[in-house]
Amino acid sequence: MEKPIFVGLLGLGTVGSGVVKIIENHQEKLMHQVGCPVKVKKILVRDVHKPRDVAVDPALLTTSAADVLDDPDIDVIIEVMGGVEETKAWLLRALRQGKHVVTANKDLMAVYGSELLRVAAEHRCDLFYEASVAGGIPILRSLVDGLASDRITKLMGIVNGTTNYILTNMSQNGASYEDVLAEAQALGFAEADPTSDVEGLDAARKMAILARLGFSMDIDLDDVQVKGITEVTEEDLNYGKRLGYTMKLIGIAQRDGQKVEVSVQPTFLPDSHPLASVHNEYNAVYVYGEAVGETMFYGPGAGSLPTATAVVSDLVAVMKNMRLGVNGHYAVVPQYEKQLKAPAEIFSKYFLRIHVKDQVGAFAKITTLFSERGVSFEKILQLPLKENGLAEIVIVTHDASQQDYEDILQQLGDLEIVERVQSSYRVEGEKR
Ligand SMILES: NC(=O)C1=CN([C@@H]2O[C@H](COP(=O)(O)OP(=O)(O)OC[C@H]3O[C@@H](n4cnc5c(N)ncnc54)[C@H](OP(=O)(O)O)[C@@H]3O)[C@@H](O)[C@H]2O)C=CC1
Ligand SMILES: N[C@@H](CC=O)C(=O)O
Ligand code: NA
Repeated sequence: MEKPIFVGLLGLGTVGSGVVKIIENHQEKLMHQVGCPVKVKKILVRDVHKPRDVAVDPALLTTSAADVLDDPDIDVIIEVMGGVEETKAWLLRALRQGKHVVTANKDLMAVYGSELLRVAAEHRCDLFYEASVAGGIPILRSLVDGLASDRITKLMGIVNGTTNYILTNMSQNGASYEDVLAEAQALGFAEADPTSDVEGLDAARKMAILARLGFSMDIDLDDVQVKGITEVTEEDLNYGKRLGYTMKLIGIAQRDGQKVEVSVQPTFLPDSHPLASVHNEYNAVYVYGEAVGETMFYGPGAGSLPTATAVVSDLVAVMKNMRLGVNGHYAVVPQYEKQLKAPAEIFSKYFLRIHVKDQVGAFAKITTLFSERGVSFEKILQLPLKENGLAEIVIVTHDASQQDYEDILQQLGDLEIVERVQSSYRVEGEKR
């Protein structure tokens, strides 16, 4: 029997337990693919006495990172613990000792991905991170390998399972935001601190990683405009339904010429759009390439076994490279200088809900603000409100630049007849 490949695990939570199960349950298939057994040698946890979702030999557990990182028998480190600064230091330590790394950590890869990949390449090590974006969907490999010959111009995705689970259940079952968030946490989809899910940061990290690979530019997390779902109300979802829209937290990365925009925000999509029917913790990434045209990748974006599938598939890729002696050649050096669009170069339709004083001429004042900037309306609803003397106006615009739209919003707020701007969302996915 060939010498086994030894794996060290950092973390045995939702994803780590799934990794152990897949390595055990699919051992025969793994052996067939790589020609030797795969063994987990050591597992770092915070508390060795905690009850686990998977049965492991207690002797494998340790609370000392050195037991895993510095074990000379361990060939591959699988990092499924989360965290950024300390985790980065540990992975650098592993890479510098010639250990390959597989990680599910988008927080880390969105910020330090370029540096870690450079160090990995210097030490002829693989560093794979498929699970970090859209869980079980093999989207990173599809961009890097499957679409290698094409020029990607648009990536649009639902890349956070927790928020999709929340929006689906609020919209379809009338559930409360707090209740569904608690469910998503119990099911293991949410991050340790779910603020990063609901405020859009988790999706922004994934979009930065996707845009970097898709456009071959050094896109940083700071380049992503971010808005989460915490202000989305039941009223907004109901208006969306009346207008034939579904609300999703959408990441958009778009290239026009050499310039790009990357954002994450709650967005109305026409009900007929393929992303509108992606529900619960499922994710989907729509990719447009100049030659291939439209493609869409769909699957579970979070959860134990789906995410672990991506992790263990990365492990298989490392092991195949080990057998061929070709590790450390995967880091993609960006081909293009980063050029971000200015707000005047970003175009979209917008949904706007405002409360105005129900007075003669109020509507004319509002339309004037829009027409002065050449922004026209596609849909308008006006309804009296129970609140005395107020009316609710809902507008869907035709295409407007972000700059014009933001100027209009500011001036609307200054109008005496406008009581409040209640909500405002991008509208995407309609034929232009
Ligand atoms: N959950 C999901 O669906 C997905 C998660 N991810 C990413 O995968 C990673 C892991 O997520 P998940 O499994 O949900 O997280 P969990 O919180 O369920 O598990 C984290 C594990 O890491 C251990 N751990 C954390 N910090 C330390 C530390 N400083 N020292 C020692 N052990 C530590 C914990 O030990 P103990 O058990 O003793 O507390 C636990 O076993 C994160 O980066 C996350 O963003 C990516 C895609 C999907
Ligand atoms: N918290 C994340 C987990 C996967 O990355 C999500 O909800 O998508
Ligand atoms: Na993935």
